[in-house]
Amino acid sequence: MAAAATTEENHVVNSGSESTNGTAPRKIALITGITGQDGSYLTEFLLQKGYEVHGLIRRSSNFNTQRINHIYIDPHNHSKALMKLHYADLTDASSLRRWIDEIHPDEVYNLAAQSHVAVSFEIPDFTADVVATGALRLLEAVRSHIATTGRSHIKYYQAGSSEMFGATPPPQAENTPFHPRSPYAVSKVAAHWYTVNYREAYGIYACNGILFNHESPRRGENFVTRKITRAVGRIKVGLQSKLFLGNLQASRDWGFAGDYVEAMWLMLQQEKPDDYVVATEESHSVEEFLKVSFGYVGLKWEDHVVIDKRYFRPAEVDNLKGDSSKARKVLGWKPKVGFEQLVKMMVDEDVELAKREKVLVDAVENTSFHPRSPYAVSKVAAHWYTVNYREAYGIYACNGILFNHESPCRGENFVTRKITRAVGRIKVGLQSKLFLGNLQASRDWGFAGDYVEAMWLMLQQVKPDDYVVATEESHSVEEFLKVSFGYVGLKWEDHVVIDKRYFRPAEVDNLKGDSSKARKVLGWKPKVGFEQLVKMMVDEDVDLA
Ligand SMILES: Nc1nc2c(ncn2[C@@H]2O[C@H](COP(=O)(O)OP(=O)(O)O[C@H]3O[C@H](CO)[C@@H](O)[C@H](O)[C@@H]3O)[C@@H](O)[C@H]2O)c(=O)[nH]1
Repeated sequence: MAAAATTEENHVVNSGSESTNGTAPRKIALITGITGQDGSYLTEFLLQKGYEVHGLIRRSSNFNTQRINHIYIDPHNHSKALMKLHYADLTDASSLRRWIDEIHPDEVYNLAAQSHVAVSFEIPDFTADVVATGALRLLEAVRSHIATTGRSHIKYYQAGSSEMFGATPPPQAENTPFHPRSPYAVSKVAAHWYTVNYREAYGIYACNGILFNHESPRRGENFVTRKITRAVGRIKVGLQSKLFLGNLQASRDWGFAGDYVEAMWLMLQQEKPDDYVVATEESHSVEEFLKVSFGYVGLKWEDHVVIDKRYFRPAEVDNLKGDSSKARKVLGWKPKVGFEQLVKMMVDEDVELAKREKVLVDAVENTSFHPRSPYAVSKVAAHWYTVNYREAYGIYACNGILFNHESPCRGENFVTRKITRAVGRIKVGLQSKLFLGNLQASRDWGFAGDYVEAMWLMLQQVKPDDYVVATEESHSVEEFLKVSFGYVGLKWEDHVVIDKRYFRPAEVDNLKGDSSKARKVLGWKPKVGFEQLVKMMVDEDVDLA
């Protein structure tokens, strides 16, 4: 697997334009939104053209560099690492100015956005701050950089959107009036005019690319095309049966994102800055997309699609179809991938992805049982009764295969609580010895409070199923002793006495769950880690003691 792209210790080399062959200096591009679909294709495109590419990325608690991990090379490898990442944010003007001053880009591509139209109705202020004011902040950073350095050759690309045309009927060209229909689209109109204004007011080389919808296998999964092709793949391999969608009559001019990034670059290679519509000039409804994608793998979309009002928008854009004759004429650009080819490319990738998911799910489900106590044998029986009633009577019945889950409410004769109760009592002088059995047994210990959420989630799914719930970490009883005694400044070896009575006739040596199915399907994950759990229990038991 590719190493996760990171900006740690990623110091920018500002001499920048070192040439490859000692002749032309390397051009430097700066991209906001580099981790998105367009950012990843544009980076590949520019690297191929010999650019050094700098990307601004947002700090996020989740990894957000999946689309560019395959291009990432450790910055310590100076000659090969031509893509560099830096933390910044369109809502933080100082970070934008700082990186422009440090990187000295020749071209700046503003692709970052809160780009989901429906979501913009739910977070309108944030959308305006990032999409509209964010573009203004970046333009202002470019303007003041030029004013202080005199680097007036710097070029700026603004990612505009066909959503700006909104309610205006097709075909839509550069001179078609805007009638935006969402906070997202209104913000894009503002960004468009800021760009024109900075071009006219300060003579900055600034272009608006008015791109119609552009899709790919890298499209986010909550945009309608990818939502559909992901579902087609999962339905095909039996991982899903229903797909919930909103308005199927909306029509869009859908092209391939890989084609569209070339148009962005071409705009910045012209003599004069200008604005361009980029589109395939064909429009298809969501229903047509469904027909082609389901039909391609031999399925009927009508058997799977359920209309859900939640996905309808407060104000819809009914029909978008671009007139890109100016881009075709002036830039010499045209799309290479047609509608059917695009749909098939996305379905092919998503069927493969679903097959890989299936292997994972099967591996988890197929771990065979080998119970080692009457209790465990009885649990196996209960498991199969549940499966049997589900299969025989169609009852919505689920098995939660929960790994050990502990808390301050745990019974005092389970090993974790037995230990933390003893730690508390030893600490305050009420006890001196703790008698235990096998210290080498390892368990996957989570927090019970987290696990009950998984139980509930299982019953909220479309179909009943069985799920492993686990932290995916295993620790021995001895490790539990170390952490719990150590936490209050005690040495466990001074207190623990091994007592043969606590050994079991047949031991389960090691349990460590693979809960990837629950994480993927239920969206569940544990919140409390091992050390945090131990400390929580010890804290309570010291107080109790
Ligand atoms: N997302 C989504 N859309 C649905 C669904 N069901 C129907 N649709 C309809 O499918 C159409 C396309 O929706 P999206 O794929 O979310 O894209 P978009 O709203 O057209 O916006 C995209 O294209 C713009 C360019 O015109 C971009 O500017 C924007 O950022 C985004 O990429 C809309 O009319 C929407 O109502 C659904 O379940 N989810």
